[in-house]
Amino acid sequence: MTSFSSGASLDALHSPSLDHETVLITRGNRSGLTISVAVHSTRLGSALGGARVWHYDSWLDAVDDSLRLSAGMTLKNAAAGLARGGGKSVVFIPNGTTLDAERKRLAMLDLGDAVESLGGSYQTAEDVGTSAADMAVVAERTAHVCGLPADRGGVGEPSDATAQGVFSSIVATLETVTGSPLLSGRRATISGLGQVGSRLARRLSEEGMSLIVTDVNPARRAFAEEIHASWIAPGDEHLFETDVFVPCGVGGALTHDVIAQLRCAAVVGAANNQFADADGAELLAERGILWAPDFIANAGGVIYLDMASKPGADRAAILGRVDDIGHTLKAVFRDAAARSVTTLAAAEKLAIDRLDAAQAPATSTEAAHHVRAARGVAATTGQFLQPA
Ligand SMILES: NC(=O)c1ccc[n+]([C@@H]2O[C@H](COP(=O)([O-])OP(=O)(O)OC[C@H]3O[C@@H](n4cnc5c(N)ncnc54)[C@H](O)[C@@H]3O)[C@@H](O)[C@H]2O)c1
Repeated sequence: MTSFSSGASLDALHSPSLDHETVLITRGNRSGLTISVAVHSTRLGSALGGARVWHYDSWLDAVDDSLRLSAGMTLKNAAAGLARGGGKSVVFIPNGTTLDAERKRLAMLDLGDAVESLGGSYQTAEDVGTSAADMAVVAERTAHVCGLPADRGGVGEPSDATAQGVFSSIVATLETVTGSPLLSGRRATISGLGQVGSRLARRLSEEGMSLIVTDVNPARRAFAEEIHASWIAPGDEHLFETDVFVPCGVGGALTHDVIAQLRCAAVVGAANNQFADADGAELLAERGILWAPDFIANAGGVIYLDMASKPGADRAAILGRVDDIGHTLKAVFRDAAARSVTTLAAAEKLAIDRLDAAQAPATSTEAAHHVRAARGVAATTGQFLQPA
């Protein structure tokens, strides 16, 4: 087991940042898989962020992903007003390797040990490639996990809340662009029909939007037909004229080429780390396309996990807080316009101001540098969270 703390040289690991508080890289002794648990910041509280099980070319890419994603969680949790720091864990599956159910279970036990070894500075949950059932396995080894199934006394998966927050973001963004919050008759293109994308697609369809959808998994075509959306093969979805482009797959979808070719008024999606390059936000702004910062728009899930895990959680209050994401976004859009900066810069400022307001050794300038440097770039049914 190898542990790196802030100040250790991560350059050798091709890290985008030296500013994480703790990075634990371990090879699980049951699964044999490399696991990276990155705690970017606990300035606002214990770190909260999901566990990703994903394929990469090398374990270094998986570590890089954990570093970027955990820094994004610092921004997300701060901007959402949560007393939570940023962390993330990634289980590396070598490309070409298939993880069967037994090895997945062993990997989750290994993850539980890794999380437990951090002594509560980081709490894990679901992310891409993991489910509430997986979190129940993690819970066999650590108490620092949330999002367990309801029949295990947990609060369940956060995707409903994430979809609800992205929906609220789409309404707020289109209202900013068009002056009207009405979705009926408008068009959306959704890339990625997984946990979040499918819930969102159903809801947008029910609201009368005309949808183009795609997924690298061809089996999702049946779902597209079920909600009367137009299915296209993945790869060219950004070439279609639409009101809002909605990335809901993995990160890095917004490459230079994609941004240059987009034919939409706005981009609002669930995917984390949507830009493939550091200048993505500037390029979108230059094209006059309004971008809803990912870590604001997709915060519904973490808001749900944080609030629902507390004793006496009030579902109506959680729902209200998730819906508030739309108001937060509008404030970000106003600030960006007033200061002639990108929406990314405005959203980062919102988060960094909250980090600065917390007791911390770092100065404002240092905090801004840490978060920006670490953020780097990438890599059911239609009813969402309902009041009881
Ligand atoms: N689940 C949550 O509550 C939550 C919260 C915050 C952020 N997010 C982010 O939202 C995104 C989606 O999360 P999810 O939980 O729905 O994941 P998921 O794994 O359930 O779904 C992702 C879907 O995207 C598809 N996909 C992957 N690459 C694609 C590509 N290049 N083009 C088209 N489709 C592609 C996959 O086949 C899958 O169907 C992820 O980036 C995740 O980090 C999710």
